Amino acid sequence: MSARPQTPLLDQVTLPEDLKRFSDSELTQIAHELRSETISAVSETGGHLGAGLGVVELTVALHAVFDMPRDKLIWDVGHQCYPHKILTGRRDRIRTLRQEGGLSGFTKRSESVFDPFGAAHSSTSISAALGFAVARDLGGQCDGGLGDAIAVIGDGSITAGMAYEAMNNAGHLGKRMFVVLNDNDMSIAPPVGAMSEYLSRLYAGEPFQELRSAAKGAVSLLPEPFREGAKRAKDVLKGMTVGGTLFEQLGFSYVGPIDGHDMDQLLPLLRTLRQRATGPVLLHVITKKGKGYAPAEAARDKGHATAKFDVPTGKQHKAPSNAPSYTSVFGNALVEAAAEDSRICAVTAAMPDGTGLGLFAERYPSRCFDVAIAEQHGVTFSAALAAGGMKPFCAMYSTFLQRGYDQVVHDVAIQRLPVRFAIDRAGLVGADGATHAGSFDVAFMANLPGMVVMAAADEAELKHMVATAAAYDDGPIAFRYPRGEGVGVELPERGEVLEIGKGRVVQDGSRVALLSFGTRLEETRKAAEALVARGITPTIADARFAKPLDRDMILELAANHEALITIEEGAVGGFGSHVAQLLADEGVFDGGLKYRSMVLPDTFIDQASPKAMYDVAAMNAEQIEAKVLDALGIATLDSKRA
Ligand SMILES: Cc1ncc(C[n+]2csc(CCOP(=O)(O)OP(=O)(O)O)c2C)c(N)n1
Ligand SMILES: CC(=O)[C@@H](O)[C@H](O)COP(=O)(O)O
Ligand SMILES: [Mg+2]
Repeated sequence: MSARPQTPLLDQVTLPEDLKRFSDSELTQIAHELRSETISAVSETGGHLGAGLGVVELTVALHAVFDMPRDKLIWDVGHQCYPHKILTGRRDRIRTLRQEGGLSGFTKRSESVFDPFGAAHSSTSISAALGFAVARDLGGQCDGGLGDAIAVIGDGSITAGMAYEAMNNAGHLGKRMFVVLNDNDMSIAPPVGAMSEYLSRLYAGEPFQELRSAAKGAVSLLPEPFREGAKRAKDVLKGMTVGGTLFEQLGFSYVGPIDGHDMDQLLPLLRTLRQRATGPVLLHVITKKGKGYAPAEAARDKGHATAKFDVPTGKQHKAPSNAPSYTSVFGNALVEAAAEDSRICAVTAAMPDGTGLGLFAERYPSRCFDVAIAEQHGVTFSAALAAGGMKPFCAMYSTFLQRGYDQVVHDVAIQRLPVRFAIDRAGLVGADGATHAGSFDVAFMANLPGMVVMAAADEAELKHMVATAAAYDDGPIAFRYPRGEGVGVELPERGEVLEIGKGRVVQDGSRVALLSFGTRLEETRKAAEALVARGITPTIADARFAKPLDRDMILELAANHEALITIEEGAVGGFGSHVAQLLADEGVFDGGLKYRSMVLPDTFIDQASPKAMYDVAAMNAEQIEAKVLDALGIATLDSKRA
C-alpha cells in the first residue's frame, strides 16, 4: 500500500460549509489535495477513477459557492462522485467504496443528505434538477431545505434522449436551475455521434464566451482570452445555428466554454451565475478525464474504471483469470458468425468494450454501430435493421436494456422482428450494486408474446446460443449471460444451433429434480454433490429456454420426482413463474408435486462480491442443498438446532 498523501487543508474540511472559510488560492490547494486523496482511496478499493479526477476542481468550486445540502447538487451517473463524497462528511469511509457494507460507488439518497438524488444510470440529472426547482417554487419541502438545483452531466450522458426531454421541459418552464455540462470529450470509450462533434465545434479553436441575460457581468470577471471570445461566438452563430447554440434554442442561457480545471475561472463565474441567474443556465466546462494522474490520463478509457492499483506506477492488481469471460466468448462467437453471414451486424449503446464488441468493430466497422448512450434508439434502430433484412445483435447490459423496454415491446416484439438481444451482466454484478444488477430481464422479456428467451449455463452454451440466435429468423430472440469469467469448460470449435424450446438433462437421479436456468447450474452441481453424501442423487437439468419452455422435459421431471426446484439468477416473474404456470395449467399440483422456485429476493441487494450477494439472495450451493432437504422434509442438524 502506498503512503497516504499529505492533505493539511483538506484535513480541515468535514462538510462543504468548511470550504467557505478558505481563500480562492487555498481552495485551489484543497483541490490538489482532494485529487491526491481520491487517487489514494481508489488505489485501495478500485472503482471509477477517471471521471472523478476530471471534476475535482468543479466539485470544490460548486461546494464552495453553493449551499449544499439546501442547494441540490445532482451528479449524472454518479460515477464521478468520489471527491464529492470526501467533501460531504464521508471521508472517513471513503476507503470502503464499493465494498460490502461500505459506501456506494454512486450517489445514493439513503447514504447522505448531500446526495439528493441517487443515480448510476446516465442522463437523469437534468430531469431531477428540474423536479427540485419546480418543487421549490411550489413550496415543497425536503431534507436540508430546497434551494438551487444543479445538474452536472457529462458529454457522454448528454447524448441520451432523456437529457433533451428534460431540457425541452426546462426551457419551456423557464425555472431558475443550473446544468453544468462537463465536457471531457470522452464517454467510457471515445464519444461518438453528431452531438459530440457539435460540442467539439463549440470549443474548437479560439475559446469563446457568450453570456446571456442570466449571467451578465460575468464576462468582466473572466480572464482576457475568454472575453475576446465573442468573435468565435459570432462564428458559431453564423455558421451553425440560427440565433445561438442548441442550448439557447432550447431556452437555456449558454455560458462557456471555460476551463474546468482553472479555479480562477470557475469560482468567479459560478458566483456570478448564482447571483444573477433568473432562468435555466447551461455552463459548459471543458475538463480532462483522468486529470492529474498520468496513468489514467494515458489510458485509452482515460482511467474510467480500475482494479486496485499501485499509485506510483499505476499497475493494477488483477486476479489471474482461469477462463475467458462470457463477454469475450460472446464477442468472439459473433465475429465468427459474422464471417459466414454478411447480414450480421452489432449494436451497442456506448459500451463497445463492456459488451465485447471491440473485435467485431475492428473486423467489421461498417456493420458495428455504437449509437452512444441511447438504449431506446438502439433497440428501435435494431428493429428497423431487422425489418430491412439485416440480422442485428443488440448487445446491452441487462440493467441498461431496461431503458429500452417500450421499444422492445412496441418496435420489436409486436412487429415480430428478428432482433437478437445479447443481454450481458445478467444477474448480480458485484461492486456496482443494485443499480447495475441484471435482475429483471427474464421477467420482462419472457412475458412478451413471440419472444424467445435463453440463458447460458456456461461459456460453451453461450457459443451455442449465439449460433442459435444467428440462425433464428422467425422473430425476436434473447440470450443472457453474466459478468465475469466462464466456468472453464472446453469451448466447441463451432457453436451448435440449438432446437428452440428444448432443454437438456445433465444428470439422472431420483426424488428431486433441480431445473436450472442460467449459470446457477454450477452451484446446482455442487449442491447435488453434497446431497449425494446424504444419500440423495438429484436429477439435474439445464432449461436453456425460459420461453418457449421445454414442456415435455418439465412435465416428465414433475411426473418422475417427488420435488421439482427451479433456480435462476433473476427476480420473481421469470423462468420459475413460467414453470409454475405450466404446472398449474397442466394440473400437476393436484397430484401433490412439491414445487419450489429459487429467485432473487424481493429486495435491492447492496454491493458486495457476487458470491456474497448470492449468499444474501440465498442462491449458492449450500442454500440450494438446504432447499432440497426442506422440500423433501429432511431436517438438517442446523434446522433442528434453530
Ligand atoms: C443508461 C446508461 N447507459 C450506459 C451507462 C454506462 N456508462 C456509465 S458512465 C458512461 C459514460 C459517461 O460519459 P460522460 O457522461 O461523458 O461521463 P465521463 O465518464 O466522461 O465523465 C456510460 C456509457 C449508464 N451508466 N447508463
Ligand atoms: C458507471 C457505469 O455504469 C459503468 O462504468 C459500469 O460500472 C461498467 O460496469 P462493468 O465493469 O460491468 O463493465
Ligand atoms: Mg465525458
